[in-house]
Amino acid sequence: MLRLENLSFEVNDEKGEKGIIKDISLTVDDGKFVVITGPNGGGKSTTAKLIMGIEHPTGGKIWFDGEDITEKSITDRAKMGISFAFQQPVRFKGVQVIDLLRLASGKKLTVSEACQYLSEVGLCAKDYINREVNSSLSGGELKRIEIATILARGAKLSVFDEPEAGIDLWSFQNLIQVFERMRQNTKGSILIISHQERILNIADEIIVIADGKIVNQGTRDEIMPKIMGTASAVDACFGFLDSVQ
Ligand SMILES: Nc1ncnc2c1ncn2[C@@H]1O[C@H](COP(=O)(O)OP(=O)(O)OP(=O)(O)O)[C@@H](O)[C@H]1O
Repeated sequence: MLRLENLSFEVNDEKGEKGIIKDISLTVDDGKFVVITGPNGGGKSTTAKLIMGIEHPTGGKIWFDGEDITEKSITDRAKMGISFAFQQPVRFKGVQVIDLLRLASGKKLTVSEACQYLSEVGLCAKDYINREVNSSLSGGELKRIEIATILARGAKLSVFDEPEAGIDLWSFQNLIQVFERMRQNTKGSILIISHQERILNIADEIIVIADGKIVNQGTRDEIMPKIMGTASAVDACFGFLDSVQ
C-alpha cells in the first residue's frame, strides 16, 4: 500500500517560494487501479515524481508497505517494487527490445515469453524483439515498449504518467485493453495519471488534483458524474475551485 501523508513540494523561482504540491494526503490500496486527473499544471506529474524519488518533498511523508520511504533513493524504491513509466520514455543506445524486457523481468525470458509482452501492448512481436531501443523508434512505439517492460516487471506498484501521450487513436483502443487486462490480472496496484475519459472509466478510484491540492476524490461512480457534468475534467476542476473561493 502506498500512502502520501501531508505531502508538500515548494520551489524557489524568481518570484520567491512557490508551492507546487500543497499538503496532499492519499492512499493507494493493494490491488487498486487509481487514476489521478486534473488540469494542466495542477501538480500530477510532480506527485508521480515525488512517489518515485525523482523529486524530494519539502514537507510530509511517503509510506510504502508500512515503511517510510521519504528519504529513499529511486533505486531503493524500485527494488521495493515501485515502477514508473515516463511521459517521454527513455531511449537506450545499443540495447535491444528483448534485452530491455529481460532486464525489467529480472530473469532470462525466452523469446516467446518476451514476444507475449509485446503482443499485449499491440506490437507485432517479431518486428520489434530485436530492434535497438534508439531514435529509429517512434514515440508511440517507445511508449508501448515501455509499458511492455512494466508488464514484464510485474511490480507491486506501477505508476504511469499520461500513458496515452503520443499514441494514435487506433493504438489507444489497444492501450485501454492492456490496462483492463492489467487491472484484472495484476496482484499489485496501478496508479495512472491521465486526462482520458476511457481510462477514468476503468478506475476503481479517481483523485482530482488542481493547483497542487486534492480537490476531489472517491470511487469512479462518485467522481465521474461530477467530472462529466461539465464539458471536461479540466472544467470540472476549475468549477470546483470557483465554488470554494
Ligand atoms: N522544479 C520546478 N520548478 C519550478 N516549477 C515547477 C517545478 N516542477 C513543477 N513546476 C511547476 O509546477 C506546476 C505543476 O507541474 P506538473 O508537471 O506537476 O503538472 P501536471 O498536473 O502534471 O500538468 P500536465 O497535465 O500539463 O502534465 C507547473 O506549473 C510546473 O511548471
